[in-house]
Parts: sequence; structure tokens; C-alpha cells
Amino acid sequence: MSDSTNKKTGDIRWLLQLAETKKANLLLACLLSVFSAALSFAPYVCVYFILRVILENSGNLAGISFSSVGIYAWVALGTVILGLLFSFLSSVLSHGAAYKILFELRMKFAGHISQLPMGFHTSNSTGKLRKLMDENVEKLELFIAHQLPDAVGSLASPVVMLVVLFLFDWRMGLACLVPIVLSFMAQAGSLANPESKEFMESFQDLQDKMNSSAVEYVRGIYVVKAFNQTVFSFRKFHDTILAYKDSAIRYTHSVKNSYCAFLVLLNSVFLFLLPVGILIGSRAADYQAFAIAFLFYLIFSMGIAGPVSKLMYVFVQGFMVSSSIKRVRGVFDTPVLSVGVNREKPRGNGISFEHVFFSYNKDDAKGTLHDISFTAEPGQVTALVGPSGSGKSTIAQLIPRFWDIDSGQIAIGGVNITDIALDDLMQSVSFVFQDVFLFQKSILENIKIGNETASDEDAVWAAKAAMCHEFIERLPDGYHSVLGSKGTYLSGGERQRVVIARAILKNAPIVILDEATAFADPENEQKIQLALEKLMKHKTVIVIAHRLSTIKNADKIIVVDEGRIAEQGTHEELIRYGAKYGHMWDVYSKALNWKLA
Ligand SMILES: Nc1ncnc2c1ncn2[C@@H]1O[C@H](COP(=O)(O)OP(=O)(O)OP(=O)(O)O)[C@@H](O)[C@H]1O
Repeated sequence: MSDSTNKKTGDIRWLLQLAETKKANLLLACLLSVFSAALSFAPYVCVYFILRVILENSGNLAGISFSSVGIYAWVALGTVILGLLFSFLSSVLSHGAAYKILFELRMKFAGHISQLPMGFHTSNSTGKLRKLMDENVEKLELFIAHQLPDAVGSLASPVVMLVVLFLFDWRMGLACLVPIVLSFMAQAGSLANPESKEFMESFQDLQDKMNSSAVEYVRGIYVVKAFNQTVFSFRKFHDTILAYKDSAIRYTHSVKNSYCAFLVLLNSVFLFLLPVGILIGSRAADYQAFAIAFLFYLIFSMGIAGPVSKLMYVFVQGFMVSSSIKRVRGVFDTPVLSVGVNREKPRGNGISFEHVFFSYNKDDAKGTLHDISFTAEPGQVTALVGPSGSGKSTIAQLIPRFWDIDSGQIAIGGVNITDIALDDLMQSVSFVFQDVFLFQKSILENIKIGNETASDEDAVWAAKAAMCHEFIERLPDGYHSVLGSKGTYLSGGERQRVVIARAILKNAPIVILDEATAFADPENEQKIQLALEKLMKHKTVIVIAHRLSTIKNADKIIVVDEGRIAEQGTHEELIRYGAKYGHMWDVYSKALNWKLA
């Protein structure tokens, strides 16, 4: 689905390709909708025949065969019931197909975005992605379940309507057709209006912006409250709402004339039919035949506006849905991280960086990392130190391919990481971030994210190893306590240890710790350190730490400065060398003494 070959395919066709197994159901739903639309005109034809029976016997009402009138009446009733039944069945089939497609689409969407590089996520806000996954995908459901059968039915309606219009008197049929064509022209003018086109395109952009700023506002509510900001002082949110409102008002103004003309013309069939009818009537040789036809067209003209309005509605919705499809498809068309054709499994757990160059912004000649080369051996701790912004986290994040490098090579167990299947790569690496993220699920489930096939006993074992067991047992529902409910709130240090338990359960051979103990208090830090020791045992460990005391005993210390490796060695070697690390250690030791003094 994400193949570039699909790019050329029409958006609606792309959506229909998703239907796959449900194609037959959708086809049948559309067919039933066509039957239902065609049957909606049948009662009018029956009315014509009833009128004919009545008027042909107008001089002698007693001679009217009520059995033939009754048949037409029953046929009319039967077609109405059958039409409703077809419409109902069509709706059942299309809804069934739509929900199946919706489910598959959401699953594929979630799977796809998890395989996209981090760059995609940093340039697409959470609010925008939420809207895409939620509202835009929902619109596709609306389209498949309602608009698609309606559209097919609505397209069939004018054809049947044309046939019926010219069935009894082409001149009166033409008189009814003229306002319909004129109303179409008026509406087509509005759809072709550059302003309305621009609105259709910008409509979703503005909604996206409103969503993103709403999510940002809610996420930043701590800052808003701490600095006593009001809703209106949160300018971005406020401005996006205003931009949306302005755009909607401008659009309404731009289409109001053509839309009013469309409605007025569509409902003015009488205005065209009456003079034509009078003219024909005044010259009619067979007045009775004329009267029957005229009465028929007068009645039929009342049923014209409904299907035509529906057709227009379907057109407008088609515009909207195609914009939604474009957006969802845009995400699917974003290439996932590529894996070489010769997929290999790592032949060990050592990590090597060879002349790695990387830049977040490909247009920035300065770059972020330059010529990074080092190895991290299995069973050893390799520490990355250096000033803030020097590139330590970036180096660590390149290992699980959060980003792809520009040149050079990163290998695990001698295999280029781009040749390792993403699942294998993810299985090889555990990442413990400074920013802890826990899902609003039970603690047990949060730990089991590390290894979904693990048993509950294993998860409890991991929690014990990560020094979590004690505080989890004290929670209202123990391991089944859902975070954020019934007063289940964890401190920063406790959250950190749950994340370590998750990593212990995952038992990946490579462990990356990004400032894992940065904000812990001494008691928590000791517990976290004990938990980390269990996690790090016999693993290839990469540690990023500001506090040099925590990495003093590392097997290798790599000093990063302005995106380059300045020096590397053990603590003693680097102190003896007396350059950057020596200076950092001096400053750090003085700061420690200063704090104690
Ligand atoms: N997602 C990103 N997009 C663009 N630039 C980024 C991104 N993340 C980091 N950078 C930039 O890359 C450089 C290195 O950042 P990085 O986070 O790797 O440094 P660090 O040494 O880990 O810093 P710290 O110790 O403060 O966490 C910085 O200039 C930073 O602004």
C-alpha cells in the first residue's frame, strides 16, 4: 500500500484497494443503492397511471376500475418498501465493509508510523498525527459506509430521472430539466471558484494547526498555570482558532451567492413548467392526455430537488474525502526505514561506529556528527561524556536507527545495522531514556511492553530485580493498578524503575542508558543504580551521563565535543592525558566539593 507504484493511482481507487476482501460486499452495496435510487421514481410513474385511469373516466367516475387503480397503488407501495429494503441492505453491507476497512487501516497506520524514522515524528506534531489517525481515517469510514453507495445511487438517479422526464411529454420534461441544469451550473461555478478550492485545501491544514496547538496547550498546561497564563494569552492556540474562523467565514461569503442560486433554481421547477404547460395546454388537441401528463409533471417536479441536492452533497463530500485520503496516503507513502536485501542477524553484540557523519538538517553544511569512530565491546560499559549539545544522545539514538546516518557505517556484531531486520534490531537494543513514558495501562502491562510473551511471574521477577516490587505491592490493585486511576501515581524515581523493569524483562543484549539517574534523589539514585546493575550485567552497555562519578568505572569513556570524538580511554588514561576529560573531571570534582562545603 505504501509503494510508490500506488502514487499514480487515484485517491478513491487507492481507498477501494484497501477494501480487498470486502470488495464484493461494497459492490453489492452500490448495486442495491442503484436499485433503491431507481425505485424511488417508480411511485411517480404509478401516480401517472392512476391519474390516467381517473381522468380517462372523469365523465363517468362510476366506470373507474378501482382494481386497476388499486394495482398501481399497491405497486407504488411495493416499490417504496422494496426501495427502503434495498437501501437498508446496502447500508448494512457498506457499514460492515467500512468498519473492517477502518480497523485494518488504523492497524496498518499505527504499524507504519512506528517504522518511520524519528525525523517524521519530530516534523509532524502529535496533534496532527492524532487527527490523521482518528478524524481523517474516520472520514474514510463515512465515505465507504455512506457516501460511496450514496454517490453511486445518486449518479444513477439523474439517469433514471431523465428517462422518466422524457417518458410522457418531452417538452414538459425539458421545462423541468432547464432549472436543474442551471442550478448545476451555478453550483459548479462555486466549486470552481478559486477561493472555495483554496478553502477545501486549506481547511484541513487549518484544522491540523488547531489540533496541534490544542494538544500543545494541554501538554503545556503546567507552564500555563505556573505562569498564570490565560487561554487568550496562549497566542498560538488562539490564533489558529481565529485563522480557522476567518477562513470559514471567507469561504461562506465566497460561495453564498452560487449556493443560494443553486437552491433557488432547484426549487423553481414550477416556474419553468407552468408557462410551458399553459402554452402546450392552450394548443392541445387531446386535452385529456395533456392534463394527465401535466398533472404528472407537476407532481414529479416536487421529487426532483431531493436526488439532485444529494448528488451535489456527494460531490462536495467527495472533495473533502479526497483531501482526507491524500493526507492519510501521504503518511503511507512516507518510506519506512529500508532494510538491505541481504538481511542478516547480528553475529555478536559489539557495536562499532566507523567514520559516521550525520546531520538532522540535510541542508545544514555544518552537520551534527563528524567522523565518529569507536567500538563498544560486549560485557563492557562504554560511556559518552561531553558538554551539553555536543551530540551524545544523537550518537546513542543512531544505534536503534531512530535516524539514518549520512555516511559511514554503524554495525552490531559485524553486521551493518541497515542490513538487520528492524524487528531483530529492536530486539537487540533496550533504551532507557531520561524522559520516562508510561502508558495509561496497568503496571503489569507497562512492564510487559518489554516482552509481551513473558509470563506474569517473569514480569514480577523483573520488577523485583528493578527494585519496584515493594512500592507496586503497596498500590491499591498491586500489579494491576492502572496508572493515573484510583490514585495510582508514581514518583519520578519509581517511574524510572518501572522502565528499568521493562528493559530487564526485554533482556536485550545491548543496553543504552540516556542520563537514567539524572534527576533522582540520593535514595532513589541508589535504588536505580542497583536496578541498573542487574540490567547491565553481561550486556553491551552505552551510558550517557553528566555526572562523571557514575561513569568513572566505565571500561571506556568517549569524550564528545562539538559533534566529534575528542578523546577516548579509561578514566585513569584520560586523567593522565590531561586534556578535555581531565579538565571536565577537575571542574566536576570542584563542584562536588563546593556543594559539600
Ligand atoms: N530532533 C532534533 N532535530 C534537530 N536538531 C536536533 C535534534 N535533537 C538534537 N538536535 C541538535 O543536535 C545537537 C546535538 O544534540 P544532542 O541531544 O545529541 O546533544 P547532547 O550532547 O546529548 O546534549 P545534552 O547533554 O544536553 O542532552 C544539538 O545542537 C541539538 O540542538
